[in-house]
Amino acid sequence: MTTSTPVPEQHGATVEAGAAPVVPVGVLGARGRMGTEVVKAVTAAGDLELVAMVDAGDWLFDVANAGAQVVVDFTRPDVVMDNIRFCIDHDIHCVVGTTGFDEERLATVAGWLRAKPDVGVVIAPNFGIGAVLLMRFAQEAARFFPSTEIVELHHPGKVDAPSGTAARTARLVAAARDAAGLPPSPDATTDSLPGARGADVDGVRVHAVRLTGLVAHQEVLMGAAGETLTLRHDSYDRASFMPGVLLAVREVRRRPGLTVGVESLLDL
Ligand SMILES: NC(=O)C1=CN([C@@H]2O[C@H](COP(=O)(O)OP(=O)(O)OC[C@H]3O[C@@H](n4cnc5c(N)ncnc54)[C@H](OP(=O)(O)O)[C@@H]3O)[C@@H](O)[C@H]2O)C=CC1
Ligand SMILES: O=C(O)C1=N[C@H](C(=O)O)C[C@H](O)C1
Repeated sequence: MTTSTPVPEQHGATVEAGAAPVVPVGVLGARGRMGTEVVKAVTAAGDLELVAMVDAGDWLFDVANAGAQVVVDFTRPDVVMDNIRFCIDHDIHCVVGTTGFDEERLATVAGWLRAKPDVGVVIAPNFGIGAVLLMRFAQEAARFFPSTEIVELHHPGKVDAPSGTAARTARLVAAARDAAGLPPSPDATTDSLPGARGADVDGVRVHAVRLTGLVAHQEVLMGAAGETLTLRHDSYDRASFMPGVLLAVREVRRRPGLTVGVESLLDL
């Protein structure tokens, strides 16, 4: 039973007696496009407390000194591995939205975690619920269509291409196609300019558009004789990622080891 008597809590916050203690959270990449949004969302959440904001040039030890139990990382593919290593070494759980994770990187993180069996790391290329559902729907549909290609469209400030979401979607679709015994998507191209047919991710073509005015969008195009199926997801605002980020922040301490994607957190 909860009472209305306030009791002192760490980091200056107070909680109602009997209520779960607030979770101290640090944000890496805190001044970036996503970091700014995460700082707002954590600040607004009654069960979380923002204790550290770290950006390029700041001291990473601030998150440990501030007592963060969970760190959220939205930085850059070239620095994220060092950040995760630091957090695991300091027994801090991690929620990672930064892209650039292939199987080799994921295996490296899993290896670090073996030495810290109580620490949890969630790495998700996309925290948007609609984007996660699109990936699942594409996986389900893939076996019915001889052809699949992916188009991802983003704001021009994005440094990586193709997007982490598109790369993961392509890998999932490719695995579903393989499992169904489908041959490669038909393609007679013998003469093309470099890049015209997009990147090849496990045999699935992925095309990247960078356009002022866009935020984050993806289309999965599937074709069979006489019909096509187009699955499309649009993030018009970075607020769309916040329910997934907050869910992962709340869940990560209960999920030791490496969790890839938020599907399992959503019971998908
Ligand atoms: N999983 C998901 O749902 C989503 C993932 N993303 C991914 O998140 C990442 C960040 O995206 P976005 O916010 O748009 O990028 P931004 O460039 O806007 O933000 C990244 C921030 O991290 C800072 N930074 C660089 N190095 C460090 C470091 N060592 N420690 C702490 N901060 C550092 C950058 O500083 P500086 O600019 O000075 O380098 C910048 O302020 C990308 O990989 C993107 O693809 C984006 C949206 C959703
Ligand atoms: O950089 C972005 O903006 C985004 N990055 C992620 C990705 O690369 O998949 C997620 C989303 O597409 C927005």
